[in-house]
Amino acid sequence: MEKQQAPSKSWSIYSRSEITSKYEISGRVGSGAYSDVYKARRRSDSVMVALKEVHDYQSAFREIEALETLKNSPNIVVLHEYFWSEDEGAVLVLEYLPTDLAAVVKSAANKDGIISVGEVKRWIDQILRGVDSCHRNSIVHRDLKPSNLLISSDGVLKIADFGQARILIAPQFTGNSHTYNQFDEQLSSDPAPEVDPTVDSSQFIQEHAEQLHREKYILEPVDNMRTNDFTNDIDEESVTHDGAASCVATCTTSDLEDPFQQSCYSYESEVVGIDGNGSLTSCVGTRWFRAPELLYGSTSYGLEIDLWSLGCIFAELFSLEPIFPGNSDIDQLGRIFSILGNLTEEVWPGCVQLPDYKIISFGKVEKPIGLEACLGNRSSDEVLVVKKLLCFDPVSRATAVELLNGKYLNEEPFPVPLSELRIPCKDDEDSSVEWNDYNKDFGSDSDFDEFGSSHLTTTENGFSIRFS
Ligand SMILES: Nc1ncnc2c1ncn2[C@@H]1O[C@H](COP(=O)(O)OP(=O)(O)OP(=O)(O)O)[C@@H](O)[C@H]1O
Repeated sequence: MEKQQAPSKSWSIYSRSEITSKYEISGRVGSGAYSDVYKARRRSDSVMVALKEVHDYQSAFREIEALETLKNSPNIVVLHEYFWSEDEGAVLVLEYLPTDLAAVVKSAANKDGIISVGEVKRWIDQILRGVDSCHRNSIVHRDLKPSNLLISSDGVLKIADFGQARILIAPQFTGNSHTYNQFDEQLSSDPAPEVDPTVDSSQFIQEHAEQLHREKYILEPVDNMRTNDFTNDIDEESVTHDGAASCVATCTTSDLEDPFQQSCYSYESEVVGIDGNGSLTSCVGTRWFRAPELLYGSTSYGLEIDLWSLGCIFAELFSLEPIFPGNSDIDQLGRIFSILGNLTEEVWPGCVQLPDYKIISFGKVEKPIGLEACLGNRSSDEVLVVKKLLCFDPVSRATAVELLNGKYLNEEPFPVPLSELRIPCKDDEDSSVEWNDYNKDFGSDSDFDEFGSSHLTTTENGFSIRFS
C-alpha cells in the first residue's frame, strides 16, 4: 500500500476547482524539496494520476519543458496536462507510478540479498533507454537517483523529477561522449511567465520561447556570483536548492571546531564567501550521486554528470548499498578517492582547472579499495559497466547509447522480460521516505570519523584547514 498522508503544508490543491472538478484527490503520496505529490483519480475515465504541486516556479517550468520535449519516450514519466496559476503555482498531472528503484533495492536487500543478473539487466536497460532519450534531446537531468526512477505495477521504469533538468545549448548529440556540448549554468531572476491553463503545454513553451531563450543563454552565469560578496542577497536557488550550484563545501563555521575534520582543504574567503550569520554557504542536491566535477565547483559541465550518477546507481543495484554515501561534500570526495584513488592530472588532464581543485586537497590514497573489491560478488562484466561510468574524466564516461549497444546487455544471460521483475510495494516504511528524509537532511557535515586530527591556520584571505 502506498503511503498516504493528510495534506500538511499545502491545502491549495483542494481549493482549486479547475483541478477538483476533473480529479478526485485521495491523499498525499510523497513530497520533495520543491513539491507535494497527491494520488488522484481522473473522474472522466477513473485513470489514476499523480498531481504534483510544485512550489517553485523555476522547477515547474523546467519540468514542464523537459517532459514536453520527451513526451514520446517510453522510459520517461508521462505528463498528461498541467494547471498553472500565478497565485497558486503549478500542478502537473503525471501518470501514477506506485513504486521506485530505491524500493526495489531495499526489498532485495531485506529478502534475498541480491537482484538476479537478468533482473538487474532489465532495470539497467530501461534506465539507459530513459537517459538516452534525455541526452539525445540534450537534456541533462541533474538529479538521477533510485528514488527518481519510478516503476509501474507491470515493471516499466520511468525517469521522473525533471525539476532540476536543463536543456543544453546548441544540441549536437552524436552518441559520442567526446562531442557532448558543455554548458554554462545560468540563472534566471525573471518573473514567472503568465500561463493560461487552458493552453496546452507545447503551445506554452512555444509562446515563451523568447523568455526561455533569455533564461538559457543570456543571464548571468553562476561563476560571476561566486566571486561576489555573499553577504549580499543571492538568488536562493543558486545557493541552496539548485543541484548545479557549486557545492564548495557544506560546512559551517562550527565545523571548524570539529576535531574530526581531515585530509586537507582550505577556504579562501574571497572565493567561498560567508553569509551574514558567519556560516559558509552550503548547497543542497543529492550528494551521493554527484559527479566529482560538481563537488569541485564546476559550473561548466555537460551530460556526463548524469553518467556518473548512473555509475553510482548501477553499483547500488549490484551491491544493494550506496557506493559513496557521503555525509558532507568533503566526505563525499574522500569516499570516492578511497575507492577510485585520487583525482590527479594523470587520470583527468585539466582537472587542476576545476574551480575548487586548489582549495580542496586530500592526502594521497596509497591503496584505493577498487571497484572489484566493492562489488566483490558480481561478475567482471558487471564491474566493467560501473568502471566505464565512474571515470573521473567526464569525456571518458561511456554514454547511454554505448552501453545499450555494448556487450553487457547483449550477451547471455539476457535481461528478463518485464513480467519476471519483482516489483515491491511501497508502504509506510518504504525507501522513498528514507530518500526524501535524506534529501532534506543530508546528514551531519561534522561526520569525518575516518579522518585524523585537524590544524586550523589563519591565512591572508581566510583560513585553511589541514588534516592529517
Ligand atoms: N508520477 C508519480 N507517481 C507516484 N508517485 C510520485 C510520482 N511523482 C512523484 N511521486 C512521489 O512524490 C515524491 C516527490 O516527487 P519528486 O521527486 O518528483 O519531487 P521533488 O520535489 O522534485 O523531489 P526532490 O526533493 O527529489 O527533488 C517522489 O519521491 C514519489 O514518492
